Amino acid sequence: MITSHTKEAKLNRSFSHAPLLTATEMRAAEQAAMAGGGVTGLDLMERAGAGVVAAALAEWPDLEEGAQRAVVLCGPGNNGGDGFVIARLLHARGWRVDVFLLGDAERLPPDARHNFLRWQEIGQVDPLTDDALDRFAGAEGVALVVDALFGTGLTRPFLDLGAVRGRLAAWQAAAQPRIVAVDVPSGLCSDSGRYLGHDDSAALDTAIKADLTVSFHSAKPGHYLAQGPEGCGKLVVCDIGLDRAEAPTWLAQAPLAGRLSKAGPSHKYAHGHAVVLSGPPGKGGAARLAARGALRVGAGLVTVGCPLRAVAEHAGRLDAIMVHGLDGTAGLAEMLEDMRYTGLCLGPGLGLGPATGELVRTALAARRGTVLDADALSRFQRDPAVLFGMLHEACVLTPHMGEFARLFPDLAEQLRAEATRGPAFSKVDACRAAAARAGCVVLLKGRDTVIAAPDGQVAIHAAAYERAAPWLATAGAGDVLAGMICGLLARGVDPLGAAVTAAWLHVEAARSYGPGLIAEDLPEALPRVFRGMGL
Ligand SMILES: NC(=O)C1=CN([C@@H]2O[C@H](COP(=O)(O)OP(=O)(O)OC[C@H]3O[C@@H](n4cnc5c(N)ncnc54)[C@H](OP(=O)(O)O)[C@@H]3O)[C@@H](O)[C@H]2O)[C@@H](O)CC1
Ligand SMILES: [K+]
Repeated sequence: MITSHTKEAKLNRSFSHAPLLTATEMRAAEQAAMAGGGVTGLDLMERAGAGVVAAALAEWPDLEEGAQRAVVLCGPGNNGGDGFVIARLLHARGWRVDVFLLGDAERLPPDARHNFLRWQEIGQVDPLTDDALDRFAGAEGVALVVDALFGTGLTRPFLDLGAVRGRLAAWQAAAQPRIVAVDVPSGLCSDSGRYLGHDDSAALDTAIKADLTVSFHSAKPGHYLAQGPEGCGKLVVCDIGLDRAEAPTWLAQAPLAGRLSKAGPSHKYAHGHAVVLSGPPGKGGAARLAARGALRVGAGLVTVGCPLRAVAEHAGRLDAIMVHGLDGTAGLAEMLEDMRYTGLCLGPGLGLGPATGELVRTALAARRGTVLDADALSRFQRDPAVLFGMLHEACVLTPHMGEFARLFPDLAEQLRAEATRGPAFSKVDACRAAAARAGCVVLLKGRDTVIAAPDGQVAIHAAAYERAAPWLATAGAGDVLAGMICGLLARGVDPLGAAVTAAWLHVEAARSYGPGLIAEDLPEALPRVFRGMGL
């Protein structure tokens, strides 16, 4: 676990962020608090239960009106313990509450057992069987179902509970009670956002999906990765009084405005000079998109470097962006002798031929901040070790999942394999291992973009919940992202900071533009995003 003050300070300079705790880290935070003597497990469970009730009532104010009816499904661990607290607190508000237990009450862990016994002083607990669920699946007037079956302790698929899932799904469709999940929707692995025992693509058809998920202390990676956001519905994190914990995995949030400001020296060279390499004539659109991204993100100057025969095409399409005809790799090497070129971007539309490999080699030898994307990655599919041998710490790789699989086939295979045990192998695990192997920052694109540095720091940047940006799934959007990272590198931002900041701005630009967005619009939406940040 990274706890070094220096590392946190470095992150703090780049962007705001919130730690995301794995199940193991969450348990450690709880143990540390209890060992400190200031709090007991029962205190934490009580706060957790109260937090769920408060969040549900805040989300659905109509639940405050009159006596309501709830069904609470409790599991065999402390997630179930939270469920017994919730049942008691709802009962205290005058609700009618039916409680079901999956598993053996004698084997509940101590705090959960304590709350089970307290509930038994109030009402009965029925075993969670198919019959019991059938009795409720069509029941009138159930306003709220509390899913407290499994939380961070999910170790294996609960296939025997297919019946629960099926009935909840039917229930959701028919009677439409609100479903609030305690910590995570049961079956979802809180480290990976994957439903254990399911094919990832079909999991959401059969899984427990919540309308609201209430987690404790800090969000978990699984709330943002893979199926997490769809499974959770909406996410609320409630404070249960634990100290802020350090963690190597973070949720990327808004970049610090000061970081992007152009206040200070007004000379254009003070903000760096980005170079985007382009492929042959007719294939230059991707490079132009990247170049526009680099310019709008604030690089002082941007040049498209292209084969001599592509100069006319680019010159006809570009104004503020310069065009530099290159005579092969020798031309690039010569150009890069000028140290005023501070950031490079290779890949978009570059082509998969041998020339691309040579351009990458030459660019990396110049040791500038360098983004490698698209063809610059795929070109090394046959022997990724050749690429890894040339990379340096100022590089950022920006693969989508397909390109990632070409460079890191073993990691992609692990991610593709069905998740059968919790905690499951996650996109964070895969990206962290890839960054360590490559020796540079790796940004693995997706709705759940994961950005890993070789020292183990990982930022998740999720276009989910209130930051969903479905219009971003459009041709060329990735080229603009690569260009934006390049522009920030050119401006002197560190590779991790550049990747995280660009990922955030990219989604924000898409959100600010909205429906109908195409890749060309992304750079043009940046000024509005910057104004919104107070720049
Ligand atoms: N940490 C904190 O600070 C706080 C934690 N809090 C709450 O505690 C929750 C974590 O509790 P937890 O560790 O007891 O785990 P939980 O998810 O209840 O399940 C474990 C049980 O399920 C079993 N089991 C697993 N998979 C199974 C399967 N497929 N099918 C059947 N059984 C299966 C597993 O069995 P085992 O693997 O041991 O054989 C074990 O018996 C957390 O999510 C939060 O809600 C709050 O109170 C606030 C403070
Ligand atoms: K749960």
